[in-house]
Amino acid sequence: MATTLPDTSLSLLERVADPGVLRTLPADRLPHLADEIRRFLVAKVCARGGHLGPNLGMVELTLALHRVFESPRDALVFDIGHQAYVHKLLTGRQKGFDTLRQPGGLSGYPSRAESVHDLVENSHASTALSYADGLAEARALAGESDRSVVAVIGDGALGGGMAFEALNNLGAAPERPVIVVVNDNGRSYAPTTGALAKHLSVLKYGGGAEACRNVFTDLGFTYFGPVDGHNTREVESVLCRARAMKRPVVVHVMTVKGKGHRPSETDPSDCLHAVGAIAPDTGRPVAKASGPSWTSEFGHALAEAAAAHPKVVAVTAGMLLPTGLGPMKERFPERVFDVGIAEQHAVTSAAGLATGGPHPLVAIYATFLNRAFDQVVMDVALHRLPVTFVLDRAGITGPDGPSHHGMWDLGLLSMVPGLRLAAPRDTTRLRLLLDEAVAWSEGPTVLRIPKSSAGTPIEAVASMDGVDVLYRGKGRPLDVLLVPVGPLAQPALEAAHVLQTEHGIGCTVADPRWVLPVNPALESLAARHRLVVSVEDGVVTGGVGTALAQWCQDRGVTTPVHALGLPRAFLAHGSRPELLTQAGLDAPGLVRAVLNATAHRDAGPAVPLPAQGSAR
Ligand SMILES: Cc1ncc(C[n+]2csc(CCOP(=O)(O)OP(=O)(O)O)c2C)c(N)n1
Ligand SMILES: CC(=O)[C@@H](O)[C@H](O)COP(=O)(O)O
Ligand SMILES: [Mg+2]
Repeated sequence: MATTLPDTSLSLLERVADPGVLRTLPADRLPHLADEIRRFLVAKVCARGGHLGPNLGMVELTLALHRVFESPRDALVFDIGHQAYVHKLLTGRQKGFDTLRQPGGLSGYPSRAESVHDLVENSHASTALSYADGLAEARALAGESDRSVVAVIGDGALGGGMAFEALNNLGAAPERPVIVVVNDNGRSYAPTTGALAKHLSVLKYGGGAEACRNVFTDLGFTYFGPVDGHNTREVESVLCRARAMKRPVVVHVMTVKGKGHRPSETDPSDCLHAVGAIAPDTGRPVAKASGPSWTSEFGHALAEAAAAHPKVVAVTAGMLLPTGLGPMKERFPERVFDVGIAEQHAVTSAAGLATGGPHPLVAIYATFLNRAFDQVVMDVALHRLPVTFVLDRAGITGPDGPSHHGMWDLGLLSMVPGLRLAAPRDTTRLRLLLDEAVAWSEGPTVLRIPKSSAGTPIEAVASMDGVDVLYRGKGRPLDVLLVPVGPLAQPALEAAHVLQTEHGIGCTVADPRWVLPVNPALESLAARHRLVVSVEDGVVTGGVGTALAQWCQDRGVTTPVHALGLPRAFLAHGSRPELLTQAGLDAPGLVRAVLNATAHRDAGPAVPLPAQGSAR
């Protein structure tokens, strides 16, 4: 490992090729290095997108971490990991930084495949302290307690339940010298909320442990703080003291989200937390959006639904604006509850709300509902409570990679008794289904929407008991029944057209809208076709297609069901369209799948569909 500064023709940052070199840098060069890193981050992230605000706040803190601790011998665990860009720059990934979050490029989060310095790839919040506790236990068992374990967690993530569970264990183990660095910038997306945020603020302004109650010392930690997180030497000195304690320590570091970049520092909604390509001087998006997003369409629809249904209230887990609750918050502020990054609490408090009379709507990213699955099953569904979940970012999301794709909800929720799940194919159906969901009082309902622009309405040509027939092939219309879930209706229609015109295969495209449990009307439709092909933007294992196959099998419908969806795999980051294409879920992929499935099948005589009903 290099330990001296190489070629002076390079910039200082380029010369800091690895943490060993950084540790030899004279302290008086650190401000210059920090400045170079900030300029590098602004240039690169503004050009291609990423987490700008969080990483600008982490520059000096990360420099200090890598100067005091010797990664990878010492462990640095970043919570969520969206704030680990500086860590990446200091561990040999400056050259590849232009590929950040690009297909085949650097991940936007730590990645074990990229570096021995990276430990936690999961971007779900509040896990770092638990990882650290386990790692410290492993070090103790190996007789290596002299190898430091450091968890870096934001003040937002610190409010998550797992973090408290870990604090409870870490504080009770004086022999396990875990160092918890709280990066307190006063924000999650929005300013942090709740009693913990208030307590951190008292510690921040109340003069540290000496002057007031301190939850960390009460739990058994040594507390150092508040520390100026933009003074590398001060942070270094405190981290050295923390390491020397050889016991559980909390280091409370004060930083500014977006530090050094005025558009980030002053952005009212989220300090340019996560951006696409933006103009560096204004922070405004470079490209014009291709149309309203599903999220914004949902937000407006919800405000209207809330006006029509006074019992409707909304719950968010620290992501009010990203889940589209802005319009409802504006119109009905007293009916919107933000519980912080606490999905399990969000779901069960919604169960409490429903028990007390309101109809709660929990707005949450599909991937983050994983964390509250037990709460959905046991606190909501077991009691048949009328809670509506709107899962944003359902299906492939794209640049945030494997722990952000919302690909598990269909498989998980297909098992929940009494739960009904709808997937709107367009915003017209979104409004209709949202109204149906908030009017349903017999148990939980779920709507799932993707991370994409909302597209144009797709009208039905017929309707049968809640199933919208979107396309009826000519000639032999009963070869294939295509059952797309939600917005995949569009590629399904394109595929049906190609199959008809280029291959003479007649397809019916049917959208059940409520996709779980299986709509019984699909049974008679399936019986009238030679093959059923379901298409879902979710893991195919246990999803809608397998539920439909099971339904047909249980009722003696012998039409084979070919379920298309995402593989039971962790999918790398990329662009949503590209990843859907790779999964074969675009029109050409569907055509190929149908041709392969029908290649050996005898296409017998067609049986006419029942007379057309009214389209919705
Ligand atoms: C379980 C979970 N819920 C929500 C999110 C979305 N999310 C990503 S970063 C973030 C804010 C984190 O705030 P903080 O921990 O204070 O870090 P900062 O961005 O301020 O550095 C949220 C809510 C997540 N990653 N994981
Ligand atoms: C790290 C994290 O969980 C979020 O910041 C996420 O990157 C945001 O995703 P969207 O851009 O889809 O809102
Ligand atoms: Mg924060």
